[in-house]
Amino acid sequence: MKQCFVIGGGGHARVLLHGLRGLGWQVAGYVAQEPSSAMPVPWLGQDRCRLASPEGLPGVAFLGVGMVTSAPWRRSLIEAFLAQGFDLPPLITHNAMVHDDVKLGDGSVILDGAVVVTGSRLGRGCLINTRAVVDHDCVLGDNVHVACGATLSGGVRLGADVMIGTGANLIQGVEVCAGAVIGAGATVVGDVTRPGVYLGTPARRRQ
Ligand SMILES: CC(=O)SCCNC(=O)CCNC(=O)[C@H](O)C(C)(C)COP(=O)(O)OP(=O)(O)OC[C@H]1O[C@@H](n2cnc3c(N)ncnc32)[C@H](O)[C@@H]1OP(=O)(O)O
Repeated sequence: MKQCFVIGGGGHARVLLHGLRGLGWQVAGYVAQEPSSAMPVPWLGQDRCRLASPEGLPGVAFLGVGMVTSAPWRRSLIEAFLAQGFDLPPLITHNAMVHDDVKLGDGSVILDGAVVVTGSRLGRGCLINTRAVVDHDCVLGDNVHVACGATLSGGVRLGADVMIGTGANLIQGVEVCAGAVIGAGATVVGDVTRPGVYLGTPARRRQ
């Protein structure tokens, strides 16, 4: 049986456990700052400590750390595990739909009900959450989160560390710069060229 461990011990890590079981992975446990009584698998130690002494960990890890705002630190976490020699394959859960020519970077996760459409390219550590849509020819930098039910129309481009909130919508072809946060329910109808928090319909930068 394929053995792996999960990085992270919060709600997103538990979601990942379901996805991994559905795909036949045996999860040895998780690494996180501290143990969590909600996790049904063993705590294998603190993430940074286990990076320094990785003996006994399976060679394959999945990134189970969520993000609710722009979180560049998450990118360095991925890079640290890769640099230590762990394999962080992308994860597509059983009920997600990803067209076969889509490119996914290490550590990216596509959750149940999400759809990622032909021609799209996602960087490392992207999270396409439950029922989100990334339509054709989108380009996502590293460490982008498209939260539950959000929609990227065709040809959208997102820089690194972008957060797209739950239920937000981006029309075709818009570009969002690195580090921007699009609030839940916002509608983006033009390029976002300055980092910041964007809210409403049409989305405007919060002062
Ligand atoms: C499986 C999962 O759970 S994945 C997680 C998914 N999570 C998300 O999508 C979260 C997205 N985050 C948001 O939308 C957040 O509200 C943010 C980032 C836009 C703003 O967060 P904060 O900076 O903490 O703002 P805060 O909650 O203090 O609100 C400040 C003001 O903005 C308003 N506001 C907050 N979010 C929004 C929004 N999405 N749209 C419109 N107004 C908003 C608040 O009502 C408040 O208004 P007030 O000053 O008139 O009372």
